Order: sequence, then structure tokens, then C-alpha cells
Amino acid sequence: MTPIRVAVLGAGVVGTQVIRLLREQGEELSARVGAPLELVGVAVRRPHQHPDIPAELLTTDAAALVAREDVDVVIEVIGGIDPTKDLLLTALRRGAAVVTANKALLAEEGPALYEAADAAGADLYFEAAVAGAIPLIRPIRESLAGDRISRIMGIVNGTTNFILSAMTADGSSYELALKEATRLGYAEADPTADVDGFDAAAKAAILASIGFHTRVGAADVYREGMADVTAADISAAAELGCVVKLLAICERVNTGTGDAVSARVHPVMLPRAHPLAGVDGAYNAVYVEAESAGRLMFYGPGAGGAPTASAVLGDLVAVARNKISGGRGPRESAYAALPVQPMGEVPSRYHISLDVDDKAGVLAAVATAFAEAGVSISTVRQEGREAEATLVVVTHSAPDAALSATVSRLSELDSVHRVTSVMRVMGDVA
Ligand SMILES: NC(=O)c1ccc[n+]([C@@H]2O[C@H](COP(=O)([O-])OP(=O)(O)OC[C@H]3O[C@@H](n4cnc5c(N)ncnc54)[C@H](O)[C@@H]3O)[C@@H](O)[C@H]2O)c1
Ligand SMILES: N[C@@H](CCO)C(=O)O
Ligand code: NA
Repeated sequence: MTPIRVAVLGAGVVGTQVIRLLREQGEELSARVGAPLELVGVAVRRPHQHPDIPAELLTTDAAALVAREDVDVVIEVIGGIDPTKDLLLTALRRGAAVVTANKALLAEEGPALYEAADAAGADLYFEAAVAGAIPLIRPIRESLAGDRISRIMGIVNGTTNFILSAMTADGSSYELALKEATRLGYAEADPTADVDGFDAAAKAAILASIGFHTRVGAADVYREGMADVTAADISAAAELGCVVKLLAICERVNTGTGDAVSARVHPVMLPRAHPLAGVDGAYNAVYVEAESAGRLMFYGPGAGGAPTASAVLGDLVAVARNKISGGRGPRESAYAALPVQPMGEVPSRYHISLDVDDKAGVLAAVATAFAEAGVSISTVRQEGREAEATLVVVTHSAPDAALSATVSRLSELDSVHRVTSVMRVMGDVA
């Protein structure tokens, strides 16, 4: 049987594991495909750093590797937009199947890649790009293709979940936890992509696009990372019976004038009883709500070399099977062409902690700031400390713009010394 020839671009945390598994389990994988899988080249930057990979496979010329007519499948685990975009376009244009773990590239340049794939009848698979090992892309693109998805929400970044879990569990410092997440291979090459929410936003863009059959790019996703989450926020959450999680939330909404899509990434205070509150470390968990299926939850390792390689190899087997059968996997499905709802219109609930003067009229001034912005208060708690008091306010749901306007007004009041913590809350908090 003619072999399926595979090239791997990048041999870092994920690539090393992909190559190891391909070499260790090649026979088994070939049996599943129904044809031999042959690794024919690995593009790296510094060949001397890869003594475990046979020297004859190594090349520093990724462009020449993807252009080789005898390469049937290109696996891209380099990351970033440049040079990966050009490399994958070259591969797709000559009909090679592409398997990629690169969410940044898909969220920025997905349409260009799909277009090239369609023009050549080539496959574009990316299970590893969202939530690592967890089967999520295929369930959404294929298993749920007969349903109407209304919401996709969850923890999709392992690094920030690892850091927040460590800060919550034992008061670990942000810096130490980030260092450990990097050592364990969870973080992006530039970890600001994780902590500032870019990685989760790229994943949200991909999930919203495939879930709602529309195009949502990285720039359409409202993004707040976790870099500003402090120990004070985490203790404020604990006092409320909550934990802080960085969530990606994608919803199909009716704005009154028609359907739209909302995609956002920001920290949230979640009640401890919420199923996502117990998802710790580099684990990810994603809820998908669909009209007929109801609520589905996907849970598992969201980052790390071997778990991510598992998703890459699953895609490799799928595209290799398609090559043999002459079939194709799913194409882009963006017929719904939904507009993106601005964040200011998204209904939110806020938790706000303030240090204020402990004197007559202060509570009234604070309440007026909320009332003037049309924001209704759900609970207020006050703790006195000599001349100062801490006020903890939890609001009812209001448009996000009204809530952020209220926080600005509060900061300007003379009786408010400091706004110590502001965070969106989800679920029932007392
Ligand atoms: N690490 C994870 O847990 C994880 C999980 C899911 C997805 N991903 C994604 O997988 C991709 C790779 O991640 P990683 O953690 O393995 O990154 P990494 O930085 O460990 O590896 C990338 C490798 O690519 C090499 N490289 C860079 N430019 C190259 C070029 N022009 N030619 C050949 N090699 C080149 C680098 O030298 C590096 O060894 C990224 O898109 C990342 O977002 C990573
Ligand atoms: N840096 C990413 C890798 C998995 O996509 C994370 O921490 O989730
Ligand atoms: Na996945």
C-alpha cells in the first residue's frame, strides 16, 4: 500500500511528543489508517538540539519541506503567524492535508487557510488548537452538526488556570506559578499570550466560529486577561464562597434586532458549587449548550506536550484515512454571518469591593452612583475598621457599559478611598 508521508514543522514541547509517538506507535497508527505512515521530515531551527531525531529527517528549511510533492500531510507545531501562515498556505495549495495546534493562526487567518484548503480539496484539522487533548473541535464540527448550539463556555487556557489554582490553593505567587507552568510546557513561547488572555481569546474565536457557523476573529473577542487578578481579588472571592477563573464565553444572542454572537474572555468569580469551580491546574473544561442535546461538558488535560500530541495524532489518523478513502473532513461553515455584540451591551453582574470613609452619608453616595447608572444592587456588606470601612457590593445584571461607568463614578467619589476589587460574577452568590 502506498505510504502516507508526513512532515512535522517544529520540535518543541508538542512536536517532540508528536515525533516520539509517531516513532513508538507508528505500526499501530498505520494499522488504524490502513496504510503505512511514514515520517519524512522534521523542520527545526537548531538541528544539534535534537539528537533523538534521526539526522536525515532534520531540516532547517521548512519552506522546502512543505513544498515537497511527496509530503501528504503537514503537521504544524511551531506556533505564531509568521512563517506558519505561508508554510501552511503552500502545503494546502498543493493539496497536502494540514494538522495544526496553532490557535493564534486560526483565529487571525482562518478564512485564508480554509479558502486555500477548499480550492485544493485539502483537509484542515485543528483539534489540538483548543483545549489540548480534549475532543472538542470534532464534537462541535461533526457530532453536533445536526443541532443548534446556543452557548460554549469554559476554561480553555491551562497556564492561567494552573496559576489561579496555585494562587487560590496555597497563596502561591503569580510569578512562581507562571515559572512552574512554563517549566511544565503549558505556557506559550511568550507567556503574555496566556496571562493577557490572547490565547483564550483565540480559542474563543475558533469555538464561536465553528459553533455558530459564522466568522469570529481574534479581534472580535472582548479580552481581559488575569494579569490584574490580585491576592485581594482571590480573598474577596473566597469571602463570597467563590473562586476566580478565567472564562471564555461564546453565546448566540438575540439583540432585539436579530441574532448576534458574543465572545469574551475575562476573569469571573464563580460559586464553589459551580462545576467549573473545581477544574484545577492545567485542566480545561468546556460546556456546550445545544437546543436538542441540552448541556454537554468536556473535561480533560488542556495543555502539555503528550496530551496535545494525542489530539494531533488523532487528527493525523483522520486526515490519513480521508486521503485513502478519497474523502474530506468538514470545510468552513460560516453561512450564518452573525454580527458581533459589543461588550458594553452584554449583561453582567459585578462584585465591587471599596474602602470608604466610615461616616454618615457614604452609603447613600455609593448607592446613588449605582442608581445614576441604572444599576440595581443585589447585596451590600459593610465591615467597619476605625475611620474606614470596606463595602462589598454585588449587583444584579446590567449592561456591562453601565457597570464599568459605575466603577468609574465610584472611584471619583471623595468618600471612596480605593476600589480594591472589581470582578464579574456568575451564578448565585450571597
Ligand atoms: N504546549 C502546549 O501545551 C500546547 C497545547 C496546545 C497547543 N499548543 C500550540 O502548539 C504549538 C507549539 O507549541 P509548543 O508548546 O510546542 O511550542 P514550543 O515553543 O515548545 O515549540 C515550537 C518549536 O518550533 C520551533 N520553530 C520556530 N520557528 C521555526 C521554523 N521557522 N522552522 C522550524 N521550527 C521552528 C522552535 O524552535 C520550537 O522548538 C503552538 O501553536 C501552541 O500554541 C501548545
Ligand atoms: N498555552 C496554552 C497551551 C494549550 O493551548 C495553555 O496554557 O492552555
Ligand atoms: Na482539543
